[in-house]
Amino acid sequence: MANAEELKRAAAEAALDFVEDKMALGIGTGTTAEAFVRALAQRVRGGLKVTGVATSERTERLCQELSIPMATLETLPRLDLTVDGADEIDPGLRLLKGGGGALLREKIVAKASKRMIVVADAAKLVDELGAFPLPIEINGFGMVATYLAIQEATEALGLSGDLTLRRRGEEPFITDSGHLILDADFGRIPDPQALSRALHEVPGVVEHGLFLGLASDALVASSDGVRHLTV
Ligand SMILES: O=C(CO)[C@H](O)[C@H](O)COP(=O)(O)O
Repeated sequence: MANAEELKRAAAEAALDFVEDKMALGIGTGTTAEAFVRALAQRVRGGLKVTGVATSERTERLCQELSIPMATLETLPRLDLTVDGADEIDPGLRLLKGGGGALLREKIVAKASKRMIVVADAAKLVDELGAFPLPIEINGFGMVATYLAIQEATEALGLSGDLTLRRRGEEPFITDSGHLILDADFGRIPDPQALSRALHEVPGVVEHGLFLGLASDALVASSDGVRHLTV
């Protein structure tokens, strides 16, 4: 029986089959995305030519340490492919992301890509999104008012649950773009599209971790091998 690390590595390595020479690549955040970075670095050392755009400072640092040529979305605004992890994947390849706090940049990079492939172990597959707390990135200004507005908007959809300010130790967690994160413990989310719209209507909400209609493929590893799911 393979352990979680081995499964993440298997999924990440399978994504290399989709990487072609001279591609502009979005590179995700998290432990599975990092397994992809390490596998990619090996190919780059072997002569593969790609340019990466990182979805977080953490991924940027790792890519630079491993000598993967990097650019920014400002200089490379259209990408061929993004490879990223997820916290939950539903049967329609709708994702819940942001466990690592990189959801805003991850979503911008995914949207800038012709194709987004999710890499994950099979524990991330769910029938319905929401068991994992949904990260909501908010501006620090008026955060209590934003908190209350989110509560009101989501209660109107029949969703209730704690909204918890994410912390790193004693301090609030600050994203790479300088915002805060509320983790929303809604439980099952029957209509992710309606929730997405409602959250975007709240001033102060910068982004949320529902990735709808962005992923076209998922490479999901279990002890039976890596399955390729598509929409
Ligand atoms: O969305 C993310 C970071 O913001 C990650 O992709 C997600 O949390 C999965 O991480 P891991 O591969 O470590 O399980």
